[in-house]
Amino acid sequence: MNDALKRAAAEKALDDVKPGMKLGIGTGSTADLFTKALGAKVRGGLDIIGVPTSERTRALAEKEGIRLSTLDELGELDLTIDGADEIGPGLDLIKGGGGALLREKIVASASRRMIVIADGTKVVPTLGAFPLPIEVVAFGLAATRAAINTVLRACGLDGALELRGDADHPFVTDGGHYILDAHLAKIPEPAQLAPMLVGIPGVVDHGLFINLAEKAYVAGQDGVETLTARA
Ligand SMILES: O=C[C@H](O)[C@H](O)[C@H](O)COP(=O)(O)O
Repeated sequence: MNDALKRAAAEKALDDVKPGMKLGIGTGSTADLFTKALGAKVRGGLDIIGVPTSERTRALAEKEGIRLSTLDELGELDLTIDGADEIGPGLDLIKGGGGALLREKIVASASRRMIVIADGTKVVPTLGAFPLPIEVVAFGLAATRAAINTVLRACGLDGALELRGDADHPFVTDGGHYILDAHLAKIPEPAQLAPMLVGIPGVVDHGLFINLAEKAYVAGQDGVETLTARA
């Protein structure tokens, strides 16, 4: 539906990719368009080395002929380019709609810079209309769910915690975990909630990306706008 806009944002981000870079490559439909555009550049002679944020992105990048490595081999990356489910004030993000939030956050955190690519529908005044993905270990799921509900209430939040997939066949992440999608409607203080969630035994990570993105390329009908974290 928004493919032309997603593509415009993805292609704009190519300007930030310089020869020799160690590059984190995101996951999702927008990141896929970036990966394909990057593949064309690589086949044209651009020399970069990438770290994929999911097995899905790994498969696509390999197909595109992009040279890949791992964080363990490369250490700090120069730049990560990734999509988002919501972009809020200060470029706080919700990510993980495709289930890749854990590797995405590890890769973005290990990068000097993160740039988000998105169409304009992703920009929101307050995060939370998109259900917040919370990655949890399978063991003790009921106890973890109860502890998450306690934290949500302590933050003045409420809403259903829905196991992604179904009870018989839950969605399983690349790390072998489950995802609980928290339907909160609004998260007015994401920086307050984020550390409380990761403090819960059984929670592996969550889709709130706080203070990670440096800028966002957001495509609308009038072109691609650049948002910065301090705007
Ligand atoms: O787990 C998936 C990622 O966080 C994606 O970057 C996010 O869901 C945005 O995906 P899309 O570009 O398909 O909207």
